[in-house]
Amino acid sequence: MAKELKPGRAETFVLAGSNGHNGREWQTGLSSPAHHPPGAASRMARVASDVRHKCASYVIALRPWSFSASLTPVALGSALAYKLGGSVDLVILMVCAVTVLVVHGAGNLVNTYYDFSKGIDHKKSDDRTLVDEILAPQDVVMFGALLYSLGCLCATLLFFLSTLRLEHLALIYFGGLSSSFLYTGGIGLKYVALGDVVILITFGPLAVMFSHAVQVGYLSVLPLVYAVPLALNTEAILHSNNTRDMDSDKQAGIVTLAILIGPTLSYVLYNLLLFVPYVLFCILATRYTISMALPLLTLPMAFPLEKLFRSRCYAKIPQKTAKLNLLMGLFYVFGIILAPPGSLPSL
Ligand SMILES: CC(C)=CCC/C(C)=C/CC/C(C)=C/CC/C(C)=C/COP(=O)(O)OP(=O)(O)O
Ligand SMILES: Cc1cc(O)c2ccccc2c1O
Repeated sequence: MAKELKPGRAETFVLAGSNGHNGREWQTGLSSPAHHPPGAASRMARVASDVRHKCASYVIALRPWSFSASLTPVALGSALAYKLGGSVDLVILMVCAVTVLVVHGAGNLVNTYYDFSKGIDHKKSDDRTLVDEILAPQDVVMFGALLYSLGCLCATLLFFLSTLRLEHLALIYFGGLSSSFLYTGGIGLKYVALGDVVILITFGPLAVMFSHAVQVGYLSVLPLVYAVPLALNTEAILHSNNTRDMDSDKQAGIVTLAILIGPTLSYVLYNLLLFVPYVLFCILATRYTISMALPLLTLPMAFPLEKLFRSRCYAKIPQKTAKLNLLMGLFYVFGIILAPPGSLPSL
């Protein structure tokens, strides 16, 4: 496997630290018996460091910086269930969070695999898991399959924990699972400018409705409405990502919304995605309850992002927008939890 020939820094460091050698001997396998006594302890240390490095590679491949995008809708759906339904089951909340996280992670791996096999990811890409041979393609496939299986196991567990009807649970769960796969796998919705719609729906209404439904035991349209500000902000992450990758995506022959509308309109769209949620929070705070003003505390983080986008310094914008997304989502959730009883809009 590629990794065994090209160890990362962690392995080199462990070997250098424990044996006083540089990583080259490890890379080429030329170490002499005098320097690496064939004892069980040294073999164990080598295996342990190898396992540690492999685990780190799998974590990196998941791109955990993006996980706020799936955790905040779960928190939002549960907060709505608590506030408007009266209670929240912490075990269901945990299992639901793992389910959504695992399906999101699997979607990221499918994305890594297909972007690499279609030649879209390259040396300068954000996602270099396969380009830099951090993992082999079959590792990514196996890991993705494992995560989808784990997701199905969690969904089965949710069926037993929640009073939600099987057909409703299956509808939302497999809706999420198929979106996560079809984003880049199969027909590859991302490659035909439909990625933005997928992200808006899955990370917004679908995930919020899922976490709300497993708590209260029925489907409701209310979470769909509450999901709007968060979904817009999450789409801002993807849109900044696609604007950054516009030239390389064009070269690879795929079409994204950012390519279709060009840099100037992309800037306008990014601003709408970034600032419309704040307008919605202002309306909620003034018409319903002041606790809905809490997400406005993240406004100072939004202005520098607008400036970066305007100056076309796209490199760090997706990660920075994801940070903003996490904070805005958390403040939104706190705002809902702290709202006086009966003050929130309900149907
Ligand atoms: C409701 C349930 C049960 C689950 C929903 C779980 C979710 C949120 C699934 C969504 C999975 C999904 C669509 C993942 C794709 C993630 C994504 C946007 C990857 C980035 O794609 P690129 O645009 O290629 O970005 P890079 O250039 O960084 O690779
Ligand atoms: C890797 C990755 C990259 C992104 O730009 C995302 C944007 C929105 C939601 C999820 C995303 C993601 O998982």
